[in-house]
Amino acid sequence: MSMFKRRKFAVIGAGFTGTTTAFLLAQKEMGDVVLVDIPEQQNPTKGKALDMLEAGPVEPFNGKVTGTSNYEDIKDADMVIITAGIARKPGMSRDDLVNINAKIMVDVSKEIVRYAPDSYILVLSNPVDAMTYTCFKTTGFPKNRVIGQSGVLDTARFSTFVAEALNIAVEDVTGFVLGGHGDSMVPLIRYSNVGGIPLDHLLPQEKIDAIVERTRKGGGEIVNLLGNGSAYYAPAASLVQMAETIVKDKKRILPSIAYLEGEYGYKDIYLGVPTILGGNGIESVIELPLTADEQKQLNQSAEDVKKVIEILPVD
Ligand SMILES: NC(=O)c1ccc[n+]([C@@H]2O[C@H](COP(=O)([O-])OP(=O)(O)OC[C@H]3O[C@@H](n4cnc5c(N)ncnc54)[C@H](O)[C@@H]3O)[C@@H](O)[C@H]2O)c1
Ligand SMILES: O=C(O)C[C@H](O)C(=O)O
Repeated sequence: MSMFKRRKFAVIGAGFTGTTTAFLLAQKEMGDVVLVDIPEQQNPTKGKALDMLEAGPVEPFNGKVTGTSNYEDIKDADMVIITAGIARKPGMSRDDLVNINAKIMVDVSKEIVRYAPDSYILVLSNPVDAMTYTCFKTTGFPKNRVIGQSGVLDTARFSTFVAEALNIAVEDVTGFVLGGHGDSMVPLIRYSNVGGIPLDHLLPQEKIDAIVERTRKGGGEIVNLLGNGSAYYAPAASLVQMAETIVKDKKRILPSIAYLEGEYGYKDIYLGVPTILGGNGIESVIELPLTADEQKQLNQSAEDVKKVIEILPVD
């Protein structure tokens, strides 16, 4: 018996985002990974996991990667990442997925309570603000342990477009996106900079406006190009950045979908806000002063999330 144990990650949903996430976790030697999908997908899930494992000697990385449809295999996972559910197709909004995905989220959350009651949960399934709320209400876990992913991805898209427009390195761009993961999300230009230089010193307003609009519709741009599914490389990279920040207790300031109890004027809602992520999950929500116009945009985004939360099959 070793003194130190490898971490255990469970990735629920072995589709595009789940497998990409599992592979990144394995490549980074973050711990052992258990991929879970429905019984009808048991063999393909085992096959995907075995294929990843066999990349180990080449990359190289160590660590187990296994596939299963038996939730018992997630027993005592330190972190569970939920990507289970359907993805949208061209012409659909993320909210159109709510009825099917809410049922899946309730089922998955109950299994997590049963087998991994001490785990930290990252939620990706859409509509993600409402799905994170569903997971929180169903598990009854404390709010710091149920976290949704949207802002890391939305900010990454924003930063990609800014770096492209200025022909500069992506890591020098600090973007900032608040609110729900929908077309009314709020990219905050006042808090965005390139190498410490405010964005509006470097780009004309109409270019900034075009980048904001492209960021808001960034998910849809990929959906339209793919034709039958949605983005998975950048979403998986975003999940893994959040996972790494938590398990290494890095205490980075990253946007998370967090449960609000008065912050930014909202209660009993999950919404994208800047947070400190560390060994305790969401360690705090950072409240920033907003201008009247920014608050108005955030209110619109929060209203859009509330409308979806109101129709959820949870109390
Ligand atoms: N929050 C974000 O930023 C973000 C980004 C990308 C994708 N998403 C969302 O993530 C979800 C997954 O996307 P994808 O591209 O991986 O889809 P996908 O169709 O490739 O994979 C989903 C997988 O979930 C599985 N599944 C369904 N019910 C399950 C259950 N009860 N238990 C376990 N697995 C189950 C399916 O069999 C499938 O393999 C979608 O809802 C998508 O909209 C969110
Ligand atoms: O756009 C989608 O439906 C998937 C995801 O939320 C994304 O932003 O890529």
